Amino acid sequence: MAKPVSIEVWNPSGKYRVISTKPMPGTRWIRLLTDQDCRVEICTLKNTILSVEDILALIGDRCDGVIGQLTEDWGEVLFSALSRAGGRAFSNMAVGYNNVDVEAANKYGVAVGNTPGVLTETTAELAASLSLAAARRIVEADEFMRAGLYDGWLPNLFVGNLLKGQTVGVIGAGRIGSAYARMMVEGFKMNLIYYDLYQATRLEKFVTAYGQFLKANGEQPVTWKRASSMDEVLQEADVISLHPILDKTTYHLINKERLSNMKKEAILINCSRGPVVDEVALVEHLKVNPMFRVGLDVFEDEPHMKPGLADMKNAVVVPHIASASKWTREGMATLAALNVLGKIKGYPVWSNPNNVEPFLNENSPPPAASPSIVNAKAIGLTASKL
Ligand SMILES: NC(=O)C1=CN([C@@H]2O[C@H](COP(=O)(O)OP(=O)(O)OC[C@H]3O[C@@H](n4cnc5c(N)ncnc54)[C@H](O)[C@@H]3O)[C@@H](O)[C@H]2O)C=CC1
Ligand SMILES: O=C(O)C(=O)CO
Repeated sequence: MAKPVSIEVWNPSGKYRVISTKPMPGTRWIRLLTDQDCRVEICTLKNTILSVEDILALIGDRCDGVIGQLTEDWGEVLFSALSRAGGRAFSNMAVGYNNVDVEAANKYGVAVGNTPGVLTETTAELAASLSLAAARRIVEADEFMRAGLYDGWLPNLFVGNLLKGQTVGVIGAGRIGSAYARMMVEGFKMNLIYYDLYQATRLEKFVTAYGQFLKANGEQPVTWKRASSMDEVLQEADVISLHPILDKTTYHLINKERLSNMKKEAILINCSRGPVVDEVALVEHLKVNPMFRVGLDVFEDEPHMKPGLADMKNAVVVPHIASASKWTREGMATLAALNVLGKIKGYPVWSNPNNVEPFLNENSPPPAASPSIVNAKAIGLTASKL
């Protein structure tokens, strides 16, 4: 078993042993735990992705709770080890929890926390940034400048796509998808088409009201449409952004056939999870359709890219940084710590995980509740009455 070589300890005499598998931004999350009698151990191993063996060694013989990362494989082995060590609390420092086997956690009565809400706008802003970068060929143009190739303005230099009046397509109009849609509709006066299993009523109302505002001011109103199939979105939209969760229903949602249904000059953005897109098919599509552009924050085999992707000029690629604003990352750490603390202290679960603001206010103590536990019902946790 690999031995963790490097641990930072806070409040060594604390009663509850809480492990964070990575250093996380800010110090509030540490303070919130140590103030409540937790001994906090932060793994400072240099390897970016911890193996199951690394984490087993961290858990050891006694552990009350773990804050983990989306890069880790939280399944039967780790949950049984945590349970043997007396722990019943785990939280991902992420909203997505496709790296967690929730059934296995249920089996051992371990609560699984996640961090919704605090990263909605930050992630949507990165999706909007990638949309613009792809539409206006910003990365290609930047490389051109740095290479000293610019020798004067030309009518045909780096001509891209105008967004105004075009159609933005959103697949998965939940928290992040809806925030992105609003940015693109309001910011660039794009029309919206979306596909989700559920109706996005608030989003529809927003676009309707904004359309009325534009009309009243003598401008072309924006419109919205809820598509009855994903293919309708792919065929009609000029910019398509993917925001569903990753599960069996969304694995390779975008494949060779679906790519071929999209417009030849469309832009595809993925800030959800890599396996939502068949990346091999995407590379082939980019090769034969030079006007098709893509903006990717996530990859099928992270941290690797499929062969050929790095050579594609029509791809903008960034290393899974969509939630990487200081406020959001500190907030994610706080929510993850409070999920673990809440379970350890026997607090109820916050009744509305979409409203996590009360936990993020630095000037007042957080509510005595776990902000978001995804398997609360399955393991019989009660909901907060607050
Ligand atoms: N790149 C990054 O750094 C980040 C990525 N994410 C990813 O974004 C995902 C979404 O996050 P939220 O918006 O907060 O979650 P959410 O639960 O509010 O939204 C997900 C939406 O996807 C829809 N959906 C589920 N299955 C679908 C299907 N088969 N077809 C169409 N729609 C489907 C759901 O109905 C829901 O409206 C996370 O699960 C995570 O994987 C989240 C934050 C940052
Ligand atoms: O929260 C998530 O799901 C991420 O991907 C990282 O912010």
